Amino acid sequence: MIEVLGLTKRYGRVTAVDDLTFTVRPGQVTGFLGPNGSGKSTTMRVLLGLATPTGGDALINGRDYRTVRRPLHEVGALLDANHVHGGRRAATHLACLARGNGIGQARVTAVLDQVGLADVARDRVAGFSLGMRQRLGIAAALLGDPGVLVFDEPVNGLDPEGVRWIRELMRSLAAEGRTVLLSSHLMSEVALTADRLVVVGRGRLIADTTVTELTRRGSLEEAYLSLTAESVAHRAVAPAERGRR
Ligand SMILES: Nc1ncnc2c1ncn2[C@@H]1O[C@H](COP(=O)(O)OP(=O)(O)OP(=O)(O)O)[C@@H](O)[C@H]1O
Repeated sequence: MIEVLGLTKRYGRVTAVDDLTFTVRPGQVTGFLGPNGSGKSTTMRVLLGLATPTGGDALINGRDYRTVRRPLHEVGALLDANHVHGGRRAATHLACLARGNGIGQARVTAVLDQVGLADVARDRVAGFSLGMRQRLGIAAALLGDPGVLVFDEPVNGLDPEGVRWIRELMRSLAAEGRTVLLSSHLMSEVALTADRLVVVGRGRLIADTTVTELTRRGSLEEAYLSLTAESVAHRAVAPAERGRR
């Protein structure tokens, strides 16, 4: 379970997250939605101990990440697929992570198989496409067989087969009773993948609901756009409007 409790994070004068509270429960995929700059990545970074909160808490199974004894066994995360050093081979990258966390080589082989990278396990990451890097990041997240999974834009760069694979993976991880938090801007994909939705705007909670509830009257995209209309920080001028200027 993930609990975000009155979380605030400021960077100088910018309030990235503003007194945010929500819970992500096991057995479901929870979509984490919001316009660019609304504080999703910051919330995930605090949750994973990569940023210190200004106020409030972000807890994994009731604990602050920094006090979790075996982090990879508690929570797996994909935040930035380009984070891996390009000179590393995929298998070596995972083997290093595994060794540091008391995980055996058999598990490295298993997750490489699971994400479809077994054939390129000995290749250097520098030659990987974005989609392959996403798969490698997901393999790293799964390495410790954690009960909580956090994915920031996991379908970025994936081809249609990869997008479907991610969708089925998320659904199966939730069906196994895991807690899955998934941020994405692809509403059609979220509608197919998530059960619940947490929507934020300008660092604040806008909605904490189910996909079924939000799509009662139309598409998720329509519902989302109307919910977040006031929270969009960077809006382009529409072509018709531009002509009138
Ligand atoms: N390290 C940082 N230093 C200063 N400001 C930051 C930092 N990280 C995030 N911010 C600011 O905090 C706000 C929230 O950013 P964040 O990346 O969390 O949003 P997001 O919802 O993940 O956006 P996106 O959908 O574009 O990824 C933005 O105004 C951003 O510029």
